[in-house]
Amino acid sequence: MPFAQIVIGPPGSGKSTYCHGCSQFFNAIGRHSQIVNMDPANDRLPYPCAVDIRDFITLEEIMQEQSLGPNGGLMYALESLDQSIDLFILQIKNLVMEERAYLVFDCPGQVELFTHHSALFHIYKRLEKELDLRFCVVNLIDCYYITSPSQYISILLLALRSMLMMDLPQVNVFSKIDMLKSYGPLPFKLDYYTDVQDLDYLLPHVEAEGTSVLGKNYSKLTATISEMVSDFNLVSFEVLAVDDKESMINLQSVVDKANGYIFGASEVGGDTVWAEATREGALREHYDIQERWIENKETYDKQEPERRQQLLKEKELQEKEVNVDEEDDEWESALKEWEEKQGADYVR
Ligand SMILES: Nc1nc2c(ncn2[C@@H]2O[C@H](COP(=O)(O)OP(=O)(O)OP(=O)(O)O)[C@@H](O)[C@H]2O)c(=O)[nH]1
Repeated sequence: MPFAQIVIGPPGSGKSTYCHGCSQFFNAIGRHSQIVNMDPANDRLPYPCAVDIRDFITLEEIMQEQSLGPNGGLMYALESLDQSIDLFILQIKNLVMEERAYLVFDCPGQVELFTHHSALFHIYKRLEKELDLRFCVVNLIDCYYITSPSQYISILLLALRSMLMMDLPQVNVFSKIDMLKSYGPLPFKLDYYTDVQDLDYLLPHVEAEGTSVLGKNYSKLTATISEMVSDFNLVSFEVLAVDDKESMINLQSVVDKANGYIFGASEVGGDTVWAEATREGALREHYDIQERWIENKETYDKQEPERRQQLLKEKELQEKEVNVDEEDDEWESALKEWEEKQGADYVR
């Protein structure tokens, strides 16, 4: 059974960097993966790409032929892919059936594609139906939006809308979390924002922001949106700094649960050790995001390798019961290799 991630998010939220990071990470843990570029405008891919939508259609051509601007051109390009969709699906089929690859789809940043435009949605639904692909949407949002209460509420609405529209398991992620501390103090702990706790506490901060000429009406609108998001009770967030192993491990274990990968795909992906550790819940221990990214960020940044050793020792003790000690060594050396590689490859 094939599995995949669909990586979405506003422009600049870190999608391509994340896809590149995924490819390196999966290599390190022994999972055979391939990346598919779904952005007809993206001609500078930082990762090796197995299937490129630009082989079927490019934004430049469409803009020229149809005299459209970049956004209209992109919508038109994805709609007109219908004509060559069979060939595109065949290429994806080869990856999942012949190569047995785990797929990562890097999508364009235009949010309307995930809130109300149906072109990409139809392509994924077809892949789901014809290839039995199990998807998880990974929705990256720049953590900068946490710093403004009104923008935070807007991105909650955006995340909720894409969850409802895509109709697939979705993991929302605050990306570039390593930058958050540098934006200044927050009125609440980081968990408040990731767990989307009682939004009523945030409303006085929205009023204090006073960014809108709409005044009281704006506050009322924000309060109504907050209430609606809370009523659905669907949105929450993980955090990610793409060159931080712990946050990558944490995120991938959440995604593996969301698309069902951990429930039986390890023999296909070739990463039995990882899947076993995720199933046991061994990888999500000791991860206090407030401490890691705000309170003691510098200490963690400096002492990361030592801390990791300590965590591994603790994990080893816990896992004596499940008897995966030998596999741990294998997993740890693969992670070390990945760590060495990422220093050279990641760009902040
Ligand atoms: N500090 C930090 N920077 C990051 C991280 N992830 C991505 N970036 C930077 O964010 C910028 C945008 O990243 P991209 O991967 O190009 O973002 P994108 O979402 O693919 O952008 P579009 O293709 O324009 O939609 C780049 O300069 C990345 O180096 C991260 O975890 N931490």
